[in-house]
Amino acid sequence: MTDLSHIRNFSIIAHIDHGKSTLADRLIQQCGGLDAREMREQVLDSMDIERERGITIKAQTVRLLYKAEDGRQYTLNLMDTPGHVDFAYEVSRSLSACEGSILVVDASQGVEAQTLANVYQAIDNNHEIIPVLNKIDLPAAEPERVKQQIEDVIGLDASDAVEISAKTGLNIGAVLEAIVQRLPPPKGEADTPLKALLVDSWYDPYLGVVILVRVVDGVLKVGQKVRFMATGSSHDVDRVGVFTPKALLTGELGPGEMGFITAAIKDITQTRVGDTITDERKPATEPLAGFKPSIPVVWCGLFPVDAADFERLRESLGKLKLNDASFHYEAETSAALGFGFRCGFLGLLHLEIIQERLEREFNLDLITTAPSVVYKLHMTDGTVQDLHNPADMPDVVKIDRIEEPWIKATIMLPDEYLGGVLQLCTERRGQQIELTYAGARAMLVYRLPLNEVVFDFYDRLKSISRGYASFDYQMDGYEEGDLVKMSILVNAEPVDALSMIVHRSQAERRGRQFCERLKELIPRQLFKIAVQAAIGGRVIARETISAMRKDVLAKCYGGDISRKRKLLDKQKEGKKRMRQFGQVEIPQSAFIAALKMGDE
Ligand SMILES: Nc1nc2c(ncn2[C@@H]2O[C@H](COP(=O)(O)OP(=O)(O)OP(=O)(O)O)[C@@H](O)[C@H]2O)c(=O)[nH]1
Repeated sequence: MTDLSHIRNFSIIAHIDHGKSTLADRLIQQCGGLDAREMREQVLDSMDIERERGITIKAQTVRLLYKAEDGRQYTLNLMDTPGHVDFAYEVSRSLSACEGSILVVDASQGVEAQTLANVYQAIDNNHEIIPVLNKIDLPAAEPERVKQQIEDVIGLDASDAVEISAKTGLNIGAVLEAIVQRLPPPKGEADTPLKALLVDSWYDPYLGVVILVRVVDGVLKVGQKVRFMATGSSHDVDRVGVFTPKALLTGELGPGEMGFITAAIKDITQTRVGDTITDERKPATEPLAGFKPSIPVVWCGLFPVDAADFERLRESLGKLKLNDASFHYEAETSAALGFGFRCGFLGLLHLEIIQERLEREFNLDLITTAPSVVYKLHMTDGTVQDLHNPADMPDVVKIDRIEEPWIKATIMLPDEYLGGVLQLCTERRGQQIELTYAGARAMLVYRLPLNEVVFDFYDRLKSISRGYASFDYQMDGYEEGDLVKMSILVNAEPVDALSMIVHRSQAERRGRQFCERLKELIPRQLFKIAVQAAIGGRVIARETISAMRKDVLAKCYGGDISRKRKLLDKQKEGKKRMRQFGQVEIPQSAFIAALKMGDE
């Protein structure tokens, strides 16, 4: 057990790509956690996708041993946090297990939207914050300007910010010294009943469920019988250790320490993040303040392209769920797409990552339906229903009013792109709250309906600002909206997978786009096909795919006119039949393309 005064628990917070993982690697390297051979780049990002996309998904923790300038050895527990807004709940859970944060800001870029979002969370958790300016090796680095910006925009004293290059390793020692000198040690009692925070858990095929803990009071030991206070289940602890980043068994964890335990738990649903772990025989009376559960805000349908893959999809979703409690799924059937699942995500990036993992790790070909947010339907009988699948929309006469989720978005961008971005926000029904400047960068705060953002807002923002705008949001309550269900009909048959909830003011534009697009995507057939967008029984847009004229006369040279007429009549008859009974064959590729359709 380490003396509390020699422990520092901290996390690194940053906007995406400002160099958080690179700095973590340097700190691990400097403290000798791994030798050069083991020191792959970005050791903390364990999943392949994370490595490739360069984003950190699962929070991880690493124990470092650091011999400080005062000659004493300190235990530094580093919690890695994901930078993206979709994983904000993971950020907040890791922050609540630490006393301080290192705020990394790219000195060539400055403060960005996620820098702000993360720093506010750290402040909410009463963190001591050490500003660090990274990438000062770049010719474009302007440390003085960025320091000023940190003071102006965040209101944090940046006069003693540490200037580093995580890439070259410059000044990493100064960061370690700042951690020891400026961050407070944890508080806690060894002799009181055990209280440990369940920070994270994941399923390991060999060890079962691995639980990441932060001990607040008492001691957690191998052989102890522990109780999870929220779920009420009891387990025998069989391993206790820390990550260095390699797993190292220590047998016990004292107050202020972070590490992992295993207890032969097979089912991850028993380990609720934010739960308090206590001693079964000598339990604590009060649990620790836990975390808010993460609630999915974006839903979409996932269907296998090949129906035979359905069972495999079910198994794969089950496996993913083992390691990602924030992801939800339930079975769904669609007339157009067959058997599949309705899945809930924390945001669009989360959706994309799960979809990619399914396709890559489990080798599945998938169709994703248009993402939808969760609407609150106030029914005329006084009940309230959550709607996350447009196909389940009840009869409108039974609905009194519909509420949709809004967000408060912060967008930071160079001011030359301001005009285009303002226009985009207005088109998406945004309400401007604030427009301020820090140097040549504008900071925009907007309220926007989430439903206008899930579609392709982020892509549009990036293209309008040539990649220079940064974006972050938080949920900002529900509000009544004039929302309608728009159906897409192909030869008068509604195609369930293509229906969506839209604001009435946007319906016509969206409907027209969809019809035009489908007209291009559905191949011509022997009969005429109508593609319509409709609200209730009213058609708001229509396109016609003309029939392919099979040349029945081709083989009939010369001959008498009556014979030709007979053939043509027969053809007409056949066409009629097709139109009457026949089902339009819409190729799967047309669905996929229509669903991927952006908002041009
Ligand atoms: N020139 C220079 N590049 C750096 C420095 N630190 C990091 N980079 C580069 O910046 C990019 C982003 O670094 P990461 O460490 O992946 O950033 P991150 O903040 O961890 O990103 P996420 O994990 O996605 O949140 C990488 O290409 C790094 O090589 C630095 O000090 N100088």
